[in-house]
Amino acid sequence: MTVALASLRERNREMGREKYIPLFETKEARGRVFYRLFSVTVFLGICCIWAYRISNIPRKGEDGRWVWIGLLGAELWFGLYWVITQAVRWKPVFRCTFKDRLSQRYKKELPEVDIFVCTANFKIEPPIMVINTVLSVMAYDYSPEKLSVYLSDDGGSEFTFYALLEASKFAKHWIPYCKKFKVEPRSPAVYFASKSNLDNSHHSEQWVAIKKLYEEMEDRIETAITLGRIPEEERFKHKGFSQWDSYSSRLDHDTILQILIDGKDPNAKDIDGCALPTLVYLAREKRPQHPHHFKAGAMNALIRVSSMISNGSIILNLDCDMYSNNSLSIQDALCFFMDEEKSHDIAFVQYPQHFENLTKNDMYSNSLRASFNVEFHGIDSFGGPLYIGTGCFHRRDALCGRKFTKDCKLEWKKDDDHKRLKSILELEEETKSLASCTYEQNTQWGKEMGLRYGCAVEDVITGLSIQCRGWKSVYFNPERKAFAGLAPTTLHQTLVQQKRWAEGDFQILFCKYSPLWHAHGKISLGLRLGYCLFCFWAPTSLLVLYYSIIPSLYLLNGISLFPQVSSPWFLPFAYVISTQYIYNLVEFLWCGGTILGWWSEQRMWLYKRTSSYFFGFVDTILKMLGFTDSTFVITAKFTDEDISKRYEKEIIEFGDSSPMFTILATLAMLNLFCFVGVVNKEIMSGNIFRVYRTMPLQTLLCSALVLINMPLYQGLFLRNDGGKLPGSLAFKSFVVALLACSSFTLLY
Ligand SMILES: O=c1ccn([C@@H]2O[C@H](COP(=O)(O)OP(=O)(O)O[C@H]3O[C@H](CO)[C@@H](O)[C@H](O)[C@H]3O)[C@@H](O)[C@H]2O)c(=O)[nH]1
Ligand SMILES: [Mn+2]
Repeated sequence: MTVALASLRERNREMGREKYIPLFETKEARGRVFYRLFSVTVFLGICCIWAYRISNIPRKGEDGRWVWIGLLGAELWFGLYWVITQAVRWKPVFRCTFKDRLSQRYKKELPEVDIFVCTANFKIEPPIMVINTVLSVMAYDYSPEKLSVYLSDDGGSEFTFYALLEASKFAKHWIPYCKKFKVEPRSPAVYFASKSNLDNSHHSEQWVAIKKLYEEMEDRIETAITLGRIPEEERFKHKGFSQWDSYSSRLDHDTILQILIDGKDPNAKDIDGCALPTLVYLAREKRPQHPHHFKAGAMNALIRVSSMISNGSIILNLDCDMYSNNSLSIQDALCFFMDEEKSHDIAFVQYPQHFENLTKNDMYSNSLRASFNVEFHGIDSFGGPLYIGTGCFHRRDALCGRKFTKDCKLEWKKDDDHKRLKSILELEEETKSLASCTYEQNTQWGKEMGLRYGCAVEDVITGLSIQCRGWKSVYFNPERKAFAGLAPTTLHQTLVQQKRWAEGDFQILFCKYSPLWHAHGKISLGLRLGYCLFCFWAPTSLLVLYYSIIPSLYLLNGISLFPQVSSPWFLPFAYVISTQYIYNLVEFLWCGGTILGWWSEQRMWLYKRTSSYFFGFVDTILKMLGFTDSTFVITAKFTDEDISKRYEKEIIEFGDSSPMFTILATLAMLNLFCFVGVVNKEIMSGNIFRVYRTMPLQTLLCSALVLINMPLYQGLFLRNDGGKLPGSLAFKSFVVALLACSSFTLLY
């Protein structure tokens, strides 16, 4: 009897041990039924609009046949694109993690994590910002023995190296300080800037001391940059600088590799005697005759170099402006990689991008609110979000091209002996060759291994190819933001960044994994639509241009292209337009935006499509025909004082003349002329409200375009600060728009 009982107890205990407790959970949003019903009614409305267009096409030989067909094309496209926006709103999912279970289950047996930070130009990306990012991740609440931080410097700048060298010394004070006082966030600049930290005064003495150390370091770095040279004694003290002896330019130099802190060295200790994370500086070899493939090339060099030094099985990729805002994010990410039942097919965990330099109404609409709070959650339910280049944890094997199979459990060395067999010098020398220009010749790097080359959004295309190899990804959007970075602060910068994205996403349509064709059968239909949401940006521009020119010109000439108020066809237009704008506004406010912010977003919606996406489209075509080459215009991470003052005040910064502004200004002028022309005509005829009845939608469209362009007219004619549009551009756009309007009126 007792024997039986004991064995029963034994069995229960065993079962208890075997009982699976998940490390993360995925929840579906509730109440979607109502949304779906609503969405069906809108779809019926869209079908009616299509029916109206098709059934009213002017016959052959009749006036306006082609214009009508153009509108039909635009409305078909907008309608189909709308279907895509619904797909990514159909079934949003939300993730949560159980970090305590992770630490209980694995205790000290967690995998090694390699963190890659990329920088490319010390003038555009100040070294002090770069090392703040580096310090914030070195101070992660994670065993330092298992943490390695790599900085890739595509600028190959001595100043960035010098800053990193300084950071490696400051880290010895900073990391123990962070751990002792549970500092958040762990970017020193951000931490010191938030004064509230002084409140609990029991450590105010240490606060003052560490702040002083930081400021002194900052001072040394800034002085070196202003003077344009590194202090002689520093140069003399550290052998790393000698690697610049053979350096001729940013685009022509040997590999520069320096292990600044070797975590495996028993002497590498912080001031409390605890181990430090490994810290490595890398400027891969550059030669003018070898393409360097921008960030993708840098990442691939880092993947190889790190495989010799630490070979962590998890890789975190960060842009140099994205500091860690939560010291426990690694544990969160690991919950997705280490769950016994659900993790084996997860290749990467993407966090949203969060920007800390946005103004209240986010006038350039940089926060990408809808994408990160709505669309990415929806895409996550179809197999996982896109990889967006920063704030993303990868499994090394998946990133290196491994195909998914059933036995792809994450593997890592559990008992690291913390010893190196080679001397650090030998290791550095051997590793250097992995970052040479010729290493990748005749290999699969950039094709099937690592990040993909030849696309302006190396990140998105790489994520897609990983998913096409059978892997899934996870979108994790926790309450406390894991990373915070910098968004562009002028209109031009935003438009240029958007152009790069539109161009890159459009290129993906023609690649080996095109979500339109080749991805069929490899990833779900929903995910393919999710990619199309972004890949269709560029071609959409043509139809938006059409829609913002043609109806206004026809309005000026008194030709109606839409149903009158009295027609029953007016209803579907009214229903679709009003519900979509109301829904859009509600969603925007729900995501934490303001009403003015929404209005700015409408403006940016138009500006991106009529300039960035259009140029992205044209450039992609030119590239495919072989006329131009790829470039990567880096987004500036700081601005001069005047500009940032206007930015704070939310005054749109135009500044330079640029072909993008020429288009925007010409469109704005054209609509203004049409609007003024019509109002003038109606006043003359003595019945100003007639046009609202006969051509309600064209009038609405034209006046909305004028209204949304108000800041642009100010920039053209009323402002005289440095952020206005140049006079020559005002003249050009005025003349072109006037010519367009008058020749259209005369010729028609
Ligand atoms: O030749 C280059 C060019 C850029 N970078 C780095 O790439 C990152 C992103 O550049 P940035 O100018 O800040 O571009 P963003 O538009 O802000 O970046 C978004 O879009 C890019 C793709 O277009 C992705 O690579 C980024 O990860 C993603 O955050 C920065 O850390 C750069 O230092 C390099 O390392 N080498
Ligand atoms: Mn950036």
